[in-house]
Amino acid sequence: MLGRINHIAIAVPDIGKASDAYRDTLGAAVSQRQALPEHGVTVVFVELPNTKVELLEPLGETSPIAAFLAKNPDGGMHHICYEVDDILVARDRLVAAGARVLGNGDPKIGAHGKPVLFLHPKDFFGTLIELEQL
Ligand SMILES: CC[C@H](C(=O)O)C(=O)SCCNC(=O)CCNC(=O)[C@H](O)C(C)(C)COP(=O)(O)OP(=O)(O)OC[C@H]1O[C@@H](n2cnc3c(N)ncnc32)[C@H](O)[C@@H]1OP(=O)(O)O
Ligand SMILES: [Co+2]
Repeated sequence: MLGRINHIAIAVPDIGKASDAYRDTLGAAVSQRQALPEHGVTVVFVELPNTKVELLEPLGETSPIAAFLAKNPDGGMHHICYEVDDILVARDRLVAAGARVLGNGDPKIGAHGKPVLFLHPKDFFGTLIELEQL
């Protein structure tokens, strides 16, 4: 079911500083920031030869990453995103296996304009998993 790793996400308190560090200190190609109010985050993508790093900063009062950053004020690894061929088939298979799909269970459109879902971190060894349809 799982395809490539589409991205590894890092929650950061200051996306400008994090972008500068990846571009200037680490010498990576860094995208412009993208506000995603429907997801409560501002994102930047670090383009790598084999995957991407997604830098996330809270956006708005109800950001889903606010509590994570309160616990990890310097930032931290937030989620891993795997690609799937068919997100609804993946969802139904996961729900049948007892996994919790976050939200109302329906995919939302993510930063790449593709349907995405999130799986509860407690069901996968303390790791928040995002699935993105190819
Ligand atoms: C889709 C746009 C973009 C893209 O790639 O296209 C993005 O990726 S947007 C990313 C931001 N959006 C989300 O993360 C949506 C899914 N996340 C959530 O719904 C919440 O973050 C949730 C429910 C995973 C956690 O919310 P919150 O921290 O407010 O709830 P709790 O404090 O009750 O946490 C429950 C429990 O889980 C632990 N936790 C929380 N976040 C993480 C994490 N990222 N990785 C691992 N564990 C996490 C938290 O510590 C609690 O554990 P406990 O032992 O009970 O304290
Ligand atoms: Co993501």
